[in-house]
Amino acid sequence: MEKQEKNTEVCPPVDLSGEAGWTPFDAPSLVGASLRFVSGEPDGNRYRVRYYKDDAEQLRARIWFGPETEGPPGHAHGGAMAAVLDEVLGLAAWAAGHSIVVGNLNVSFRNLLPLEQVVTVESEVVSAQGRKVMVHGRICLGETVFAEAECLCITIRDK
Ligand SMILES: CCCCC/C=C\C/C=C\C/C=C\C/C=C\CCCC(=O)SCCNC(=O)CCNC(=O)[C@H](O)C(C)(C)COP(=O)(O)OP(=O)(O)OC[C@H]1O[C@@H](n2cnc3c(N)ncnc32)[C@H](O)[C@@H]1OP(=O)(O)O
Repeated sequence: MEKQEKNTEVCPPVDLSGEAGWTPFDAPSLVGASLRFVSGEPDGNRYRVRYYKDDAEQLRARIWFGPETEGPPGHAHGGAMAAVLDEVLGLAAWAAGHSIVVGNLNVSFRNLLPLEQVVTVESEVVSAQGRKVMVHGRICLGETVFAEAECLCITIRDK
């Protein structure tokens, strides 16, 4: 069998700037530096991400799915999209003041997401009752929705 060459070239810089009315959001200062799976290589070939809050104080992310997130040829792996939704929607709950872990994440994949394209993740904290915080979100570009999710977050008990 022919051996596949691994492409080690680093992709060129991408524009992750936000929209009018968005302000940069410093995720590590809120939750520490542990969010490395999605955010850990800002110049690498996996994901590149930048966080914002919009004018309604909801968390937004601009994210680039690099070649190392590939699933179907030329497109993002579903698990790569789910990981992004796990991180962004969990972080949205933290940003709203809830100390949580994600208990349940329900993802619908709506359209194939082409690699090396900057897309937006929108989030909205829709309810908080007792220990349960529900966050909805989606990965989109304009009118096109690539994936949408409902995320049940559970506040962690004081140790
Ligand atoms: C323990 C680690 C702590 C880590 C956090 C510490 C510090 C964090 C600092 C910074 C955080 C950094 C980043 C945060 C931002 C994003 C993170 C990315 C998101 C993740 O990547 S995070 C990892 C993946 N995540 C897990 O690894 C969770 C594993 N899991 C558990 O840790 C437990 O499973 C837990 C805590 C979820 C519940 O356990 P528990 O014993 O505390 O509570 P209990 O089971 O009683 O549930 C209470 C009520 O929630 C309902 N409920 C629970 N689970 C449900 C489910 N799945 N579906 C429907 N309802 C559910 C029950 O039905 C009950 O409802 P009711 O009260 O009405 O009966």
